[in-house]
Amino acid sequence: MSRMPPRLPDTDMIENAPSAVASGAAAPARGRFITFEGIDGAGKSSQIAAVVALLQAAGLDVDQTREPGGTALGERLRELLLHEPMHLETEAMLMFAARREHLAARIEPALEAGRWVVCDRFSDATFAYQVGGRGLERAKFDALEAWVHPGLQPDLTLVFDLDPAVAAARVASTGVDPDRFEREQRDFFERVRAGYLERARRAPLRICVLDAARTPEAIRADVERIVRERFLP
Ligand SMILES: Nc1ncnc2c1ncn2[C@@H]1O[C@H](COP(=O)(O)OP(=O)(O)OP(=O)(O)O)[C@@H](O)[C@H]1O
Ligand SMILES: Cc1cn([C@H]2C[C@H](O)[C@@H](COP(=O)(O)O)O2)c(=O)[nH]c1=O
Repeated sequence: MSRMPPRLPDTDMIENAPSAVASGAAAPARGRFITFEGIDGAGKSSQIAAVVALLQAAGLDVDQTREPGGTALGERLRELLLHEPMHLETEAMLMFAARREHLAARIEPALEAGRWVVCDRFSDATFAYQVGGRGLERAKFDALEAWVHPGLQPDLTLVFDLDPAVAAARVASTGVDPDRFEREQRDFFERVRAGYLERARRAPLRICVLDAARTPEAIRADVERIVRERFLP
């Protein structure tokens, strides 16, 4: 009889580690970590700049970054991941390798220094694309996530939810050569979308799902309302 792998707590139950208390001078309050997610072409990149501008206007120090990428090594891994055919598990491990570097070199130091980090994709993308889209075993994803960032999840994740047919038309309209992921078929993106929605059901406090079929202006108003309500007095 096979045994069920131990289940990790839903990510809403994970509290981010508090910043170390320095002796003497008070340490800066830890920054917040906000991530944007969705299938290719859902429109998240178009909204990130608005959130960064909103936070900066509130006087916050913001670091905008992306995954895979965000460091010199991570950007080199990104090139491989987006263009080089590879085994599914290689792909998943390279995503987490780039993430490990990103966390160590950029995300953690920024948060510790009180900066806010706004990131285009994080581990929810690995769950959606590699587990949902490609069929990576969940236990392997859970193990990688627990290894690479135990106790750390974004403070807020915005998932841009869109019909893959509409998203594909948006990607095509950019005229940019599609990468290895963008060349996938509709059924792949249906599974990725379902992966995001499943992840959102498991962490309803952290993850907000937005209807990305609306106008950019309507989406932007929603995004700004959520960020204000959550973080800005
Ligand atoms: N709400 C929207 N309605 C119509 N078109 C949109 C909308 N949002 C973005 N677009 C357009 O769709 C295309 C893809 O948008 P964007 O690059 O923001 O998507 P993305 O989710 O970041 O995609 P990727 O993950 O592939 O980078 C762009 O040409 C953009 O102008
Ligand atoms: C982090 C991450 C990303 N992906 C995929 C998703 C996208 O197709 C590309 C990144 O391109 P973008 O236009 O910058 O969004 O990589 C993935 O499959 N798994 C991941 O963990």
